[in-house]
Amino acid sequence: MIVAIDGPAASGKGTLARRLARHYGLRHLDTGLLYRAVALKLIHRDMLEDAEAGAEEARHLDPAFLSDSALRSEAAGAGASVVSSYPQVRQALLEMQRRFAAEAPGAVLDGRDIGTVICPDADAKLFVIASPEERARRRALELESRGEEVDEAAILADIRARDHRDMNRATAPLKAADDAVTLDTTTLDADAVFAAAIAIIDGLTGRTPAS
Ligand SMILES: Nc1ncnc2c1ncn2[C@@H]1O[C@H](COP(=O)(O)OP(=O)(O)O)[C@@H](O)[C@H]1O
Ligand SMILES: Nc1ccn([C@@H]2O[C@H](COP(=O)(O)OP(=O)(O)O)[C@@H](O)[C@H]2O)c(=O)n1
Repeated sequence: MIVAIDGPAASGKGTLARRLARHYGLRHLDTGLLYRAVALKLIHRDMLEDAEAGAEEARHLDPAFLSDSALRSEAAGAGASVVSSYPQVRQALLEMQRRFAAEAPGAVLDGRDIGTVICPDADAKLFVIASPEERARRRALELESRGEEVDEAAILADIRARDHRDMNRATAPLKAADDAVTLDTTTLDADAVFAAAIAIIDGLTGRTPAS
């Protein structure tokens, strides 16, 4: 089974995808980390504007680098939103994501274009959203819990800028696939989102819920 989870920044995709993967015994790929990794490599080389260098980095990504905590920084996220608009970078990362999805026993992938481009035949597609204010609140709490200094207004501005870039780029823009189910999590906690997602996926795939 392949489950595609897409949606804007800090909507709760990763949290949900991890829990779904555990529940269904599937592998999980946070595809945002791939773009973050490419961005960080380019930032270190002071070459964030160089699409060809980005594609080269994407082709030679070391999977071990994906667990580097530096990828979680706001700078890496903002950089990812820049390099993800380069078609060469998206192309270089496409096959790797498809291979990951195709391997047994199946996978949950979360990102921006999983249901539309990477896995258009996924068994279930969820489009996870929340208001920009709620997403900024969640991201602020997350950064605070990591001991980082937080300016929630700046986070909200970054989220809005990222939404705009992600939704308006020419290649694989952020949007719900025609057959995706939209899950608005603005007023739902993570447990409620998980329960709603299970009900949707079990319904779509004809599974009987585990007792
Ligand atoms: N439904 C929810 N309600 C409140 N906080 C949530 C919810 N889902 C996730 N979070 C928290 O919000 C932050 C962003 O979630 P995350 O899963 O990383 O989002 P994304 O992968 O979409 O960027 C994390 O700190 C996470 O613990
Ligand atoms: N499948 C994907 C995943 C991420 N991305 C880009 O990578 C950036 C960072 O993604 P992320 O999922 O790690 O970001 P958050 O939602 O966690 O903030 C996004 O803003 C997108 O521009 C993408 O274009 N396609």
